Amino acid sequence: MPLPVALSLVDVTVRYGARTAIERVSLDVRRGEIVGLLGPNGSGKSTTLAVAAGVLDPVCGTVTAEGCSRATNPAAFAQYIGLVPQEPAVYDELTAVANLTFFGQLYGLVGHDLRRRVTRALARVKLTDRAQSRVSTFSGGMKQRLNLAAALLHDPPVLLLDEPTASLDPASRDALFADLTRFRDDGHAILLTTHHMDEAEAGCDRIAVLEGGRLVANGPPAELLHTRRTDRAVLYGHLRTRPPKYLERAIRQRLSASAELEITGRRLRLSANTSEQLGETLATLLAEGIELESFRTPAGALERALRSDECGTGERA
Ligand SMILES: Nc1ncnc2c1ncn2[C@@H]1O[C@H](COP(=O)(O)OP(=O)(O)OP(=O)(O)O)[C@@H](O)[C@H]1O
Repeated sequence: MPLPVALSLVDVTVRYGARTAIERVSLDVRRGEIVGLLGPNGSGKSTTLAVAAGVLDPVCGTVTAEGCSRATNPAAFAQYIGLVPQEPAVYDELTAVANLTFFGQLYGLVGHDLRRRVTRALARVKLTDRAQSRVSTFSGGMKQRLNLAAALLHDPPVLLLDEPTASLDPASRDALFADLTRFRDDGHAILLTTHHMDEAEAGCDRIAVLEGGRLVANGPPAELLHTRRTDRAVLYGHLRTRPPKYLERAIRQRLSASAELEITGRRLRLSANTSEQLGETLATLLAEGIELESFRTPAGALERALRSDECGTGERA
């Protein structure tokens, strides 16, 4: 029997002024489930996460957590949600314990209860032995895990993570997914955004795909594989430094129509219709001075299946 729905978005539309960022998005996340929200730059992933977290108000539609409406009872709703922002919000000059104590106080926790929760949250992300270390001595992966611990302090059933792997190396990414899998098995409902289909295919129970602010697919990876087929050439890279926005825009303008470039933090995803076009696209990037620390081509079948020019015309959510 499926576990209960912990987070529910029904017909949610969000606008920034005149611009519609997401339109009539409906999405449930159950306890014991990791859902990956995928889509190209600007498709509405962060907006969906922000409205699910109660950080943004929808112009229409409803958002509920554990049956509690964000619109009618925002304080109770907030108790059910743990949000992990993309950039670690932790303070370098403080120890891990001091950081979590600070965030716990912001949630209104005090005394013995606060100390107990801090200890438990550190244990849950496997940072107990670094409790008294300054965060400035932590790796990127450890900072991300501490960020996660901060979101777990009030023990929310729903965890929302915005591009949690954007700045992580492969080993830290695997460690993070191992943490998330344990939390899922403990009964949390997890919604995360990612650009990386092979990561979603390996680590998520269900994948929801956004395009142009609309949900165009929603299902288990194997099911999406069945309904969507394509053979685009794809490459993932790790950038030495993130290029400035103006350079990113200039490069996009120089790419061929079939090529897609997505940059999140220091991670890059390139795709094109053929491997020759992918090679040309990569050459354009390198000629513009973009430096890659490493790159790889994904083995994931879902990557090939989902990235179709007809994406959005297959089975709808
Ligand atoms: N503060 C804002 N003001 C105006 N428009 C915005 C704002 N934030 C986002 N948008 C627009 O809303 C749309 C969805 O943006 P959003 O950041 O949710 O997409 P995304 O899929 O998370 O993109 P990325 O992968 O680049 O982070 C885009 O067209 C974006 O330009």
